[in-house]
Amino acid sequence: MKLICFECKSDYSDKSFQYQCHCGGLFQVVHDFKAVDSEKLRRMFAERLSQRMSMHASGVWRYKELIYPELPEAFVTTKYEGNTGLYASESLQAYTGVRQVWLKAQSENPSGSFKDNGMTVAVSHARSLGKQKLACSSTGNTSSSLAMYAALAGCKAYVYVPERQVSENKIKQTLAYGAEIIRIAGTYDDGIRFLEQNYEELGLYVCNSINPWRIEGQKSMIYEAAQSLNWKIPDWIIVPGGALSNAVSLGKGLNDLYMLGFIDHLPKVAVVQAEGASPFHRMIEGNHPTLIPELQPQTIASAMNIGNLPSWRKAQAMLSQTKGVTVSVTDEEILAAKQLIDRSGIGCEPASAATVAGLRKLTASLIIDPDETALCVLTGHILKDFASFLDYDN
Ligand SMILES: Cc1ncc(COP(=O)(O)O)c(C=O)c1O
Ligand SMILES: N[C@@H](CCOP(=O)(O)O)C(=O)O
Repeated sequence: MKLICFECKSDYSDKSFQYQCHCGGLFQVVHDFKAVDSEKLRRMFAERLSQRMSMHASGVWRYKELIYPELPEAFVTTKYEGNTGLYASESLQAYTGVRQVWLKAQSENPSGSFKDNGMTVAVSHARSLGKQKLACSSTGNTSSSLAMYAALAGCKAYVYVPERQVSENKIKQTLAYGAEIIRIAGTYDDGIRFLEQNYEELGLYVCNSINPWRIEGQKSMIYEAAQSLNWKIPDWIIVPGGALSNAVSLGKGLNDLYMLGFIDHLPKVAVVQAEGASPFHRMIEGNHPTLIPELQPQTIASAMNIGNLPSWRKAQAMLSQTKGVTVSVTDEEILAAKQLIDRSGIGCEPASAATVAGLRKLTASLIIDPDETALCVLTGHILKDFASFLDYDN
């Protein structure tokens, strides 16, 4: 296992842990799967499904051999995260227009969002380095997840949260777990820049998705979904696009499954952004060579109020590898999809509903064929963000 710069490929495995290479690139964990016996792993992963209250009962640590094989078990900080539901829904099938649609409810994680899959690994890594002060910039879900795992690990969490345009439910949840909250006048993007520049001086271990261990944990989402479907992968996987950790970790997980022979082809990926916060979609659609940050991101899906996405290069590489696409949806389209997801009994927060809205739009424009199958990732719990409730039709 190595830690390599995604841009210039410099090897940082033997250096002290940091977030950016001298060239400005982010890091990536690179595994050597040559010696891995895929058949043996497949059997082991199936056996672990019946375990209870052991580390391997976690939907992340069940796959430890593919995520962080070298980590001594004593450092693992787990709340048996993952193990989230995969639902087929007839009403959403009709709404999105594809032959079959599954919803992967990452909202069922212990802190109520997909972040837990990555945070359990980042916090376990931090403990292995003896770090006590853990930090993040957040619109509320990363902070809730970090605060929960930091409390479990006996560490202190420091979270930088925008003063405006965040769900106060998430901030209260973060506070309740005992984190220290620093409200900032800017956005998530300002918080990330601050941490990038000051983490060393402040002695902070940063748990945002610029941390490659977050990505290693989050890739387990697609391992778990593929295992539930007996390793038959749908034609399309649809993820929301904010800071792009879903997109990047999905690409990495798919690549692992393909290289190990667990799946026989790579599915196509669609990244859905909210129209008011869609710099990545605009870059891909306009064929621009670099990301032009959105200085004032604005969407009712407050979790995606992000304009300067640190991981855009990794996400761009994932899209070309999977022959994927991007799309943007309006707040109205997000809310219409959310109402249907909620009324189907599954439920989610607005940012998650962007996936279903995006799938509907891509099917209507025939980019996705009605005869294809799709899996939409629902990222956050229905109780996380009430911004949209009052607008429901009856
Ligand atoms: C509930 C929810 N959905 C979607 C997103 C966007 O996902 P990503 O940042 O991985 O692109 C976020 C924030 O990151 C979120 O909290
Ligand atoms: N919606 C996110 C934004 C943070 O993204 P991250 O991938 O850097 O953790 C949040 O919940 O804060």
